[in-house]
Amino acid sequence: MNALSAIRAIAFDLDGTLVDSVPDLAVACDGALRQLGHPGCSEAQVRNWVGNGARVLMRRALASVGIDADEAQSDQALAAFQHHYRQHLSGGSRLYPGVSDTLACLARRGYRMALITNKPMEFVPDLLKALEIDGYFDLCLGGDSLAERKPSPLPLNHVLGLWQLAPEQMLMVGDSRNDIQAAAAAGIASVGLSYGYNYGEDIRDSGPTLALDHFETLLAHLPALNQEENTEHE
Ligand SMILES: O=C(O)COP(=O)(O)O
Ligand SMILES: [Mg+2]
Repeated sequence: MNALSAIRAIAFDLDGTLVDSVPDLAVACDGALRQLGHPGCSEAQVRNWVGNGARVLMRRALASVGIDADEAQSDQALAAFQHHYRQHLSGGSRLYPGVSDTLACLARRGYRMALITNKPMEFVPDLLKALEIDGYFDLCLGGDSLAERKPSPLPLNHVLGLWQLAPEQMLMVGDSRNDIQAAAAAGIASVGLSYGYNYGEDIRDSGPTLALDHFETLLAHLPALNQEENTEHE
């Protein structure tokens, strides 16, 4: 039997799963470091620092210039990052191949969809709008929306409770060990995508229910839930 046959709802990660956002994150991180009087950073470095939200991103950036940031330094670096990211939110960010069509198809097939990202929530609506995928998600949670973020299961449990779903009815789709660990802790299945940002590690090492190399391959594992879509292509 298909391991995902009971799935009715899907929670998607954002950075590294739906969108290659590192070009803009890197501009903002580089700008923040320089504003604070440090040498800048490269896109390749930022690719390995993404995953635990903007504050941790800037802590890793400061560590790269030899600073073990205290709370005040982290606050200052976060504010500088936010300032720069507001101005470079989407210009260099691109959806990965097949994302838009696949989301549209999953919506037609009757899946309920949520977005669960560690990105600060203030940036999420505008980025989704710029990428023209803002219409697909019934619920969006950012890294600062609840008391805990991924790898905590709290955001997933929040959606399960809100939508009155059993764990086997929900799927987490992400690119990072934080997504896979959050899913495992919530007792739900996960798909790990291999092309995103995972600290330079293979997503298969985190033990997702399923590992995929291309976003659109999801469609082969998630059949239509509704009669119309089942008969549409007969
Ligand atoms: O902003 C981050 O650090 C990661 O964001 P994500 O959870 O959408 O991958
Ligand atoms: Mg991600």
